[in-house]
Formats: sequence, C-alpha cells, structure tokens
Amino acid sequence: MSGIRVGVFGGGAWGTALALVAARAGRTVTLWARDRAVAAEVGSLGTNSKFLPGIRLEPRFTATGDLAEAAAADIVIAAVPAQATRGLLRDLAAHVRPGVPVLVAAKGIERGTDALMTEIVAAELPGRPAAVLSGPSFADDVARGLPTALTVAAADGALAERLSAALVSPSFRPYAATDVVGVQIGGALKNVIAIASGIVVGRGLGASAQAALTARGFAELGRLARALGAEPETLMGLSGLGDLVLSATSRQSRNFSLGIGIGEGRSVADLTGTGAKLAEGAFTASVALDLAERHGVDLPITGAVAAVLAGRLSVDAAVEGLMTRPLRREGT
Ligand SMILES: NC(=O)C1=CN([C@@H]2O[C@H](COP(=O)(O)OP(=O)(O)OC[C@H]3O[C@@H](n4cnc5c(N)ncnc54)[C@H](O)[C@@H]3O)[C@@H](O)[C@H]2O)C=CC1
Ligand SMILES: O=C(CO)COP(=O)(O)O
Repeated sequence: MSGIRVGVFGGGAWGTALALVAARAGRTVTLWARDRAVAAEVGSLGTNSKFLPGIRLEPRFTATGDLAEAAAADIVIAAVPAQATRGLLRDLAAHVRPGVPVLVAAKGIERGTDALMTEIVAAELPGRPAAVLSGPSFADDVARGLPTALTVAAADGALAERLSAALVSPSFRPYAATDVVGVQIGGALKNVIAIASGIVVGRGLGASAQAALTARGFAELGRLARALGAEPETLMGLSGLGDLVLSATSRQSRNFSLGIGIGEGRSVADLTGTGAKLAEGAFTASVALDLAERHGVDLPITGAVAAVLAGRLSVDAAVEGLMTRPLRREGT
C-alpha cells in the first residue's frame, strides 16, 4: 500500500494535520494550499506557522499551490471549510480521475442548498465515490501524534475500510462505517451545541446548566439525524457523542471558545469577523434550522444559537426561552 498517493486539499490546520497523518501511515502525500506562501513554508521548512504553530511536520511531505499536481492521486482528501467545499470540488473535477475516492473532512452543511458534503461530492465529482472523516480530533492533537480515534464513513463499507487502512498509524485509529448521514449530521450539529455550551460557560451559568444543555443538545442532534435516516448507534459513537463531548467541553474548540466570548458579552461581529478563527457552527446553526423545518423537527437550542448569532436575541432571553418552554417527556 506504500505506493498509494494521497492528495490533501486545504492548507489550514486540519488539512495539514491530515497530510501528516497520511505521511505517518506511509503514503506518498501532496498537500495543496490555496495560499502559496503556506505551501512554500510547509515544503521548505516543514512547518505551518499560521495554522499549526510550534509543530514540526515530520515525516515531511510535498506541498504545492498547483491543484493538478496534488490531484494526481489515488485518494483525495478535501479539508477546506464546509462552505468552500463545493468550489474546491468543482475546481478539482477536471483533475481527479474516475473512481478515485474523495474523503471530505469538513464538518458542516452547505448554506443555500442544505447539502451534506457527500451530496456535494456526488454533484460535483460524479463517478468518484464519496466518503467522510469525522470524530473527536483537534488538528493540534493529531499533528502532535497524540492518540485519536475517528470515523471514516462511506455508503460502500468496503471503501470505508480501504480508506481506514490507508490512514491508520499507531496514533491515528479510524473506524469504518456506512451511515454517512448520521456521521455528517453529528459532526455538523455538535459545533452548534458547542457554541451553546460555551455561551453557558461564558455567562457563568454553572456546570449543571452546561451538562443539561449538552444532553438536550445531543437529543436535538439525534432528532434531526434520525429524521434524515441516520442510525441511532451512529449518534452514540465517535462522530456523535464523542465529538460533542470534546467540542462542548474543551477550550481548544473554536466553537466552544466562540460561545464563551458571546456569553462574556463580546460582540458577535468582532468574534466572527475578519481574522477570526473558523467556527463552523456559526454557519451551520441557521442551515440546520432550515433543514429541520423542512423535516418537521424542532431544534430549540440550535434556534436559540442562530438567533443569538444573528443579533435577534440576547443570551439572557435565549436562556429564559429555553427554560420556559412547555414541559415535555424526556426522550422526545
Ligand atoms: N481544526 C480542527 O481541529 C478540525 C477541523 N475540522 C474541519 O475541517 C474544516 C477545515 O477546518 P480547519 O482546517 O481547521 O480551518 P483553518 O481555518 O485552519 O483552515 C482553513 C483553510 O482553508 C483554506 N480555504 C478557505 N477557503 C478556501 C477556498 N475557498 N478554497 C481553498 N482554500 C480555502 C484557508 O486558506 C485555510 O488554509 C472545517 O470544516 C472544520 O470543521 C475537522 C476536524 C478537526
Ligand atoms: O471538529 C473538531 C474536533 O473534533 C474541531 O473543533 P473546533 O472546530 O470547534 O475547534
């Protein structure tokens, strides 16, 4: 398998960490970065000081600003933000050979179309099978070689297993799955719940409130996922519960940190404006609401996060709204 070529697209934290993962697994790796200065630094110095400061990228791999060069691969990994994924895949269409699997590592749902990442692959790269990578994994932890376990999902279980085998190393353990919908909804919605959890912490509402919010958020995530056909066991796994626990409790999470800032009373515009770190949940909240409305699913926490982000609701009014909803049975 050592001759397998992996093209990783996205010179940010996650793309760079995944290029390192593939290199550690013994693959021949080319990382494509839109920013040629990033590609040059990764290639010449073996560092990505903007996105993974303080980390030496060992073993080394090739980095390029040339899309076609990286696309001459046996496996394509797309690791740009969810809202940028369609544009990337469209640009890749002329370069990726038929049959080459495309593993999407972004966690989100597309604005305007409500499309999952695998649906975008099917639309933009027909004839190239889609897969997704998700689960609890901070790029920094992965790049440092700390132990991580993730889910690789593809409708074709044999493909999920092949991709897992291509990326496994002593510090990186992928589990194969076929529930692409459950894995993607878990990965997208956990970011929204992480923002909510951060708001609770930033506002000083206490650990009890944080735990309650996280559990009800998990119920919410499950309701939407099941309505879209996900299997309940998927939600209990790495890409659902596992990633929610990580992101809703760790200050390493950009989504949780955004929530803390909002809870502390800082301006959403400042926290999400130019130069701010990527927090996918800020995009996903309103898209998930739209998707849920179309499927008749109630997402009160996601709705509150979307309203707070849009400036339509204060944090205190959001908390009051959630606490005074009509009583209901747990498990519904
Ligand atoms: N950082 C992490 O720990 C993890 C991130 N992810 C997911 O990976 C995705 C990417 O996140 P990060 O790498 O962390 O973000 P980042 O902010 O570190 O990097 C994003 C990269 O994408 C590039 N980019 C943005 N728009 C682009 C476009 N239109 N065309 C080409 N390149 C573009 C940027 O220049 C940058 O290099 C997100 O969906 C995130 O949720 C998933 C797991 C872990
Ligand atoms: O997806 C992640 C961890 O699994 C990264 O979380 P943040 O985007 O919130 O930093």
